[in-house]
Amino acid sequence: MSWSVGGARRGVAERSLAAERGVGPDKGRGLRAVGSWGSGGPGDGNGKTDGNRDTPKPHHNWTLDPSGDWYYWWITVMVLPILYNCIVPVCRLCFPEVQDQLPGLWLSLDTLSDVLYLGDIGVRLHTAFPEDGLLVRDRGRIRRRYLWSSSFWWDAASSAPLELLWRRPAARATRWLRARRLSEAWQRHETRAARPGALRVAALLLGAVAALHGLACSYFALSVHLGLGSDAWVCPSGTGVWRQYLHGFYTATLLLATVGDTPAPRRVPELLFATFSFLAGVLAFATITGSIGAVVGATRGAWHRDAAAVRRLLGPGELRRRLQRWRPEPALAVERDTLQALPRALHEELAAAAHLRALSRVGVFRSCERGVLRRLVLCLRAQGYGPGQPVCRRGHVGRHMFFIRSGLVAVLGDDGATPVAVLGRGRYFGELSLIHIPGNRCGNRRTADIVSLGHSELFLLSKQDLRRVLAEFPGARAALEAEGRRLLLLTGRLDTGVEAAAAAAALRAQGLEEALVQLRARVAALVAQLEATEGHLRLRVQRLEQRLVQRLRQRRDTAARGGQRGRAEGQGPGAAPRAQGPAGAQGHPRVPAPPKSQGPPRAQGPARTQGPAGTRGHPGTRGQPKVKGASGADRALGHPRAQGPPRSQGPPRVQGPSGVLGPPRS
Ligand SMILES: Nc1ncnc2c1ncn2[C@@H]1O[C@@H]2COP(=O)(O)O[C@H]2[C@H]1O
Repeated sequence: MSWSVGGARRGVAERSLAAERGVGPDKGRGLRAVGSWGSGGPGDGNGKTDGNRDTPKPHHNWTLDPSGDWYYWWITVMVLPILYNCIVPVCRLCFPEVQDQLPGLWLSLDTLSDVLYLGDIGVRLHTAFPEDGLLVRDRGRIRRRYLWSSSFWWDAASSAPLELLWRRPAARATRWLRARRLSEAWQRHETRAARPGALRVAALLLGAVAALHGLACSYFALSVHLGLGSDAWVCPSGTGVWRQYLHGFYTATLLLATVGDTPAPRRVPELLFATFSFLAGVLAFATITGSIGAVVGATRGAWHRDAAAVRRLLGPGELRRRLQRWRPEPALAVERDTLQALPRALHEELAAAAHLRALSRVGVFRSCERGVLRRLVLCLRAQGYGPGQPVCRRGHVGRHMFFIRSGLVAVLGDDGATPVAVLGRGRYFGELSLIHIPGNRCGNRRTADIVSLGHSELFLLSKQDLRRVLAEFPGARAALEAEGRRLLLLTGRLDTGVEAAAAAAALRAQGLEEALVQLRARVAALVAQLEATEGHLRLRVQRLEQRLVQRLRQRRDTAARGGQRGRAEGQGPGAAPRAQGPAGAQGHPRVPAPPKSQGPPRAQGPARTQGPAGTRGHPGTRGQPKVKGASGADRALGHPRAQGPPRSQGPPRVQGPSGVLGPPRS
């Protein structure tokens, strides 16, 4: 029975939740209690405010559960007056004899249907409605919601007693406005029917018959207007109402079925009527063909909708596993597959259109730019949960974080049964096991059981994606960590000793890191200095070598000139010098010049400056200034380099005088 009379038991459980919520750890998280279902007091609503925390008294709350039996039977009853008003007044209007023959019957049927119409408005004023997956039974809210909805205006218009002003069946045309209720009745029946396919076919046939009935009545009215029996196309006269109706129905069937086997219309109204009927027939056929596809597909759609609930009902076991193997998350899989098949830009657009608004309500992301949210939205996966369905289990390793798109979830206490907090739309949970909060005693394990209260839709963000997002948005990371720490502290799951040690270690590590950075900077500066000094010294050595080469050349030239002069003198007065000729032939008197070339104090200058540095070097290498002094010159003069590479000797010369490299040496 769906009338909620004295729903105290449920109320008590939910009140205790409300009471706990007030002092519970989630007070600051914007929790919403379920509240008391039975109470109709002001401000009680669906539990969005704290209800009365005293022991609830049994009371009566005459509200209907829209998924209950009473409502189901009521809406089934309402089908009759609605169908009556859609079918019979048309007939009475087009066949005046029908109206005139049974006035009493029509008056009572009209009155009865009007009473039911009014009663339906009363029922709607007492029908609870679901919000966030939970039923709202507060009569004030139900009333307000209905009176401010468009449904109320449609219902009021459809009940307007126009017959009081115009005593004709046509005045009842406004009753058709209640036909919207038929679709609701249809849905309820479809959900409960043992053979929904048969029901759909029956409904299709009923719709076709109603359309044919309307067309038959119109055909008869047109025939009356043109003159009964005036030509072959119109309805014959003098055959009695029932026969005339059947003739009209038959003609309407031929026209709507576009069989075309009717007498050819001649007059303009006939032509227009026949054309309209053919067109309507084509449309009706297309609708029927499409509906048959829907009849077949609807079963699968119904399964998709209820898959989660079915799996939960089955509990763990082989049958459930088989079901999962057959199609794990059908509706979502379909959504994912479809989106994956789209181009990326379009995929992004669709995902954003579907989820962006919901995501922007989530606290941590509220301050994020739209572009950021658009990127985030692609990482999210939507998943639906049924009433009582577990979302997280305490002790399990956390792999996802959740954002509530719609509905309510309850965080259960350590006993796994008592709700300690209720989270609603725009809230998040499941982050504690994913982010690293120093001192979290549970590590990467879930800290609480979470169940869905009503039907809820959640966004799932995987651990990897969360990491990526938090790396990009340090602000969101800090907010999450601060909130997580607060929660852990409140629930006694934070080891403050470990946290302090971790903080100290972090501080030390930070100090070391800073020292390392400074050291790196110093080394870099020294390396730069070394390179600069090396460059300068290389330049200096080059210059010295050039000078040496010049001097050697000068000496050579001088020697050459001296030799020429000597030869010139020798050719003159005395031959004595000539006697020395042989020796001179092998080498003029200046031949021993090379030893002299080592002489220039300048050339040896650098070698001498190595004195102090020489303490590091080999005395042999130091003691050969000739070698070093001449090295550049030799190269310049094309002498062999057998005396050793000047480079290898270079550095000691360089370091010696400059002293720039003092620090590395130490
Ligand atoms: N007392 C509480 N109030 C609100 N939320 C909670 C409470 N305890 C745990 N949670 C949330 O429940 C989640 C369970 O999984 P996690 O431990 O990953 O993260 C947890 C929190 O987000």
